[in-house]
Amino acid sequence: MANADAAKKAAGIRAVDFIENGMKVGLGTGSTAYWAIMEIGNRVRQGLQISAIATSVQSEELAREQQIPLLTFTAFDYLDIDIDGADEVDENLQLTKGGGGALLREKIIASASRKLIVVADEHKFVPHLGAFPLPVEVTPFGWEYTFRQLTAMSGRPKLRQKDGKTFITDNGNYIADCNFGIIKNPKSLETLLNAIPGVVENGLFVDRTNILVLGFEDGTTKILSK
Ligand SMILES: O=C[C@H](O)[C@H](O)[C@H](O)COP(=O)(O)O
Repeated sequence: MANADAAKKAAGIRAVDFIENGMKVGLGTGSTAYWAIMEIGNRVRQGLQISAIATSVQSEELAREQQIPLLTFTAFDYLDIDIDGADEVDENLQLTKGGGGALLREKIIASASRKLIVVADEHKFVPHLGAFPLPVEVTPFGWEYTFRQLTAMSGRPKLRQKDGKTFITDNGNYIADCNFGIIKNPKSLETLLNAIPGVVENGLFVDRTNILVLGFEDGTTKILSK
């Protein structure tokens, strides 16, 4: 296993220790959240009783394979805990997410959760957000106009492509990968972006993280909390 994978695996597995019997759990998306879902599956098969909702079609399929009981939004008012990855985490535990395009469902589920546990390898921990392009989910209708608004904000948007085609999110939208340089005020940028009519959501997760589980390449973990 590559060292970065060992760090992701360590973080994902460690985060599952925060889950207690009877909890309603949000399942994140990506290669770090993958390990948390696999570990939840192990513990469910050993008798842990939880129910869960996934932040992407991919994670939902994995949860089904792992025999994790799944919830729908009609079945709960809130979740106890959400375990999800991040593309960047700063010292105030503010996040950039959406490298895999799952940011909208991830933000809905983070917002529905009493506690957000972020799992990340050590390389994601940065002094300032902004080196990783900020994903912004936009409607296909009028996307060219929306991109002009993002350009006017100095966001230098690029339409995300995958396998030679425009990338489509689980919600049928496009992703603008933006470059705002160093993001000095994530809270204000998050609000300004969501005020553009064609923007559905953006990948800044501000003041949402309760606990960060950082994984290191030697397989150890460190817990940071707010
Ligand atoms: O859209 C994807 C999510 O926000 C992921 O949680 C994020 O990109 C981190 O993914 P990974 O753990 O694979 O680096």
